[in-house]
Amino acid sequence: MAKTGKTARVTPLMKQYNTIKAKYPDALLLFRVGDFYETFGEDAVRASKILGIILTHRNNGGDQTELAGFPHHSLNTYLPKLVKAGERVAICDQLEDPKLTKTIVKRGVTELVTPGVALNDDILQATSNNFLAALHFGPNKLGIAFLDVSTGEFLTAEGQSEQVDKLLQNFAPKEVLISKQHRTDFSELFGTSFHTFYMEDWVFQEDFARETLTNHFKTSTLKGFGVDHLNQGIVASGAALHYLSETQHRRLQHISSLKRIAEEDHIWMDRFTIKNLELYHSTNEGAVTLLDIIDKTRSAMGSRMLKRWLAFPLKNQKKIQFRHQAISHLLDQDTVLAKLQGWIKQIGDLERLISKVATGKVNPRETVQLKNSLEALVPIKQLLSEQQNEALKEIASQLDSCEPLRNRVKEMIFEEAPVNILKGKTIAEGYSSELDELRNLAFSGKDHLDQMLKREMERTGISSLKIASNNVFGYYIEVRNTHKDKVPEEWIRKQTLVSAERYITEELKEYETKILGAEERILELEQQLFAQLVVWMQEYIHPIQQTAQQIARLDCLCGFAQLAVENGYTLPLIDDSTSISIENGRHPVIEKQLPLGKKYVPNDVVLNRETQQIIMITGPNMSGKSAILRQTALIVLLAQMGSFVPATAARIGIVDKIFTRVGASDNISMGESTFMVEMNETASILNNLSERSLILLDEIGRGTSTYDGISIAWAISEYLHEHPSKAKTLFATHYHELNEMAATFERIKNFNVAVKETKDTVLFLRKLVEGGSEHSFGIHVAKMAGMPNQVISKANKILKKLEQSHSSEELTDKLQTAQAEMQLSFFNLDDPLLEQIKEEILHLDIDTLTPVEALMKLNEIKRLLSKKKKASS
Ligand SMILES: Nc1ncnc2c1ncn2[C@@H]1O[C@H](COP(=O)(O)OP(=O)(O)OP(=O)(O)O)[C@@H](O)[C@H]1O
Repeated sequence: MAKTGKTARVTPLMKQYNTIKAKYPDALLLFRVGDFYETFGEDAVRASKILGIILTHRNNGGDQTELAGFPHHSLNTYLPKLVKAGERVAICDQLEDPKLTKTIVKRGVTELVTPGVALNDDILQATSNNFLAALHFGPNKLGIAFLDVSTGEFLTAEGQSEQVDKLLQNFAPKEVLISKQHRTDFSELFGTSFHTFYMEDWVFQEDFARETLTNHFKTSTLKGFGVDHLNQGIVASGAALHYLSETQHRRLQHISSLKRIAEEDHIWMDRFTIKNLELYHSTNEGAVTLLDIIDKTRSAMGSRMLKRWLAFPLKNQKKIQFRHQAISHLLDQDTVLAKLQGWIKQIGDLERLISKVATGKVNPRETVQLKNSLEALVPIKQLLSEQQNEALKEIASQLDSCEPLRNRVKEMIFEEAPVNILKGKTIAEGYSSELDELRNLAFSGKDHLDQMLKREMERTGISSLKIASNNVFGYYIEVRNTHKDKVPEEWIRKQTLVSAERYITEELKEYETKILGAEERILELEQQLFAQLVVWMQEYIHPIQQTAQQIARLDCLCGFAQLAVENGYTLPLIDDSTSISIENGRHPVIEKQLPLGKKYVPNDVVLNRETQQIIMITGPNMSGKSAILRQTALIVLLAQMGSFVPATAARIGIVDKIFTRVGASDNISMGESTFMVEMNETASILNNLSERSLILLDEIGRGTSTYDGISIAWAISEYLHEHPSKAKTLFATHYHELNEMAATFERIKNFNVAVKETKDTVLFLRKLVEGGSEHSFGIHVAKMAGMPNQVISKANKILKKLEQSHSSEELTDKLQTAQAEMQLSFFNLDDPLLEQIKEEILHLDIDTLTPVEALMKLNEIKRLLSKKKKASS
């Protein structure tokens, strides 16, 4: 805030503000004053900018302070805007009734809303989790925790930065907590795209974390959760939970367990692979992702679960087949599928509704929603239990429609209950006799007054009496002047009009106070009864959470069935072999994007460890090489997620890791040369191979000169071929020189994406056929892209010349000679630079060096030498 001025002149209100603000220096403080939330100083400047509200100035102890505020009832409109803009918002409320205090009203922060800790529907996205992550840098491992306070999910894992990186990608946390001392480590490892918050270092201590967790779960150890051995994960989890209490979230019964993320049960994909395959994000804004295509879920819970299924495809054959069988069954019983989807659509977000019950933030209308959602489960459970399918029966057995809860809500809450309890009409009639009487009094006043009027008319004999009310006198009896003399003595005259007089009576006065009191009492009683209901409902947190999970699962399975029908997907066969065989496979995303009238050309792909381990795919630019690579990975992924696949038939031997690398991928932000990045990425694959890995290499080696590129691509392919894992690989390349490898290496096979060449153009057939290709057609593509003719014909001439002077044999010869020459001249020279190179080589540990690392080293040496050459010439 602006200068606070001399403290002596600061008003008591501002003094209170300053004390509270000092406790939340990094939050934007919304300070409740009367009916307004006010912001001051810097906070006001930011709030007015984000919310578009007026910024004013006020005198604060002699200094000017900025001020901006909004009415308290608009909190739900303004709060999400602040949080979405990345602000941490501290809500400071009046903690006592201003009417009941003579001094300054007590205030305190009741909630700190941050991007990772939000329960407000306007901040949350229905179909995505809102994870808070905490990351702990352990001595030799990282520990990570993910916590969604809106659903109660709490997960942890440990690993090296690669694993954590992948998890951060998958869970996409809205906020990441890190200890202050590791501020820079985090951005160095994981970039700057995450919203981070730095906590005091002491929070990240094992003892403290264990205590925080066991206190919360009310257990003596963490053994029951199967996470006891994850020391680093526990530290991270403790920090996440501690952050919730720091942000004033104390009612957290719905966070009832801490689960380990069992990565070994799922296909391993690293960050590059998730990105390259465009599973749920695309580098091109607005582009369609796999998730967009396959998400046919009808509920927010299902949609959130599908994201999880996509991030963690299964490796367990039985579990996969369980899903496949359920889908097959649903496809056979299409009326069952339609009914289930219809009912699922009617179910609200059970997970988030019950979390609101736990945190005490549920409103009356939401309790009715919860009841109606549970009611929709009844026919689902019935229908599922009648099905001859194990998976569906299992889901049925775990659905609990919580009858007592439904009955109680039905009995207690009006079907049309309001969002805001203060609007009244929440508690149903017949539930509380006291409430009914009060309501009678307050709302059936007309009858009461009519009776009183009748009585008074009979008593006084005045036939034209009238009872009415106004703001000044409240209720009164009006007597026309003609009957003035019949007015009883005890009536008190309040007003004289031209032709009438108005009186009040003792009975009328009493009645009035009773009505006013009744209205107040009704609100009080409604709040009290509702609060009791919410506490009572907390018994149902666990069954509702479990039911929500099962509905999400069912929703995903129904979605997959619909996906299969709509797009002609078929059931893949899953076995424990190490082969993959796909007939007429299609790319699930590209096939939906083709212009009208164009049909996707399906392709067969067979890969195995015995005869066809590496497929070298050559073909011109734009011919469809990348599409074949990616569709193979996507078909495997879909199959192991439990979905049907875009192919006429597919047999998939369980895959445990998928790696994809795209050459020359742009990674300038990391500050490394493109080529280095490409090599680093590739090196990490070569160090992690397994017999069940599927590797896709797209134009690896493109990021450097032709000679380097071919050498590296060759060396990598050779390494993969010779590696004991015999990992299945698809290698798309421009370098038709690589086709020569098939002659020497028995499990490398050449294929090309067929094109039809006419005199001056190329027709893409998009068909993968056996055999290599002669040249790379790049110039044809340039022509198609509209390059001027002049440029094209010049390029053609240069190409011819180059082809004459660089035949493949010549190229190989040259590489060999170059290497031999380098070795010779190398050790004869005695120069500081060469000395440095010599030292480096002597210190290399050949036993641990991978071929790619060796090539990288060679490349580095070559660079140094060429620098040297330039300098001397
Ligand atoms: N099988 C197919 N059927 C129909 N269209 C296809 C098929 N495969 C690819 N395409 C279309 O061709 C375009 C180019 O395909 P792709 O990116 O796979 O080519 P590429 O050979 O990898 O090209 P480059 O070498 O330039 O990366 C795709 O975006 C798609 O529109």
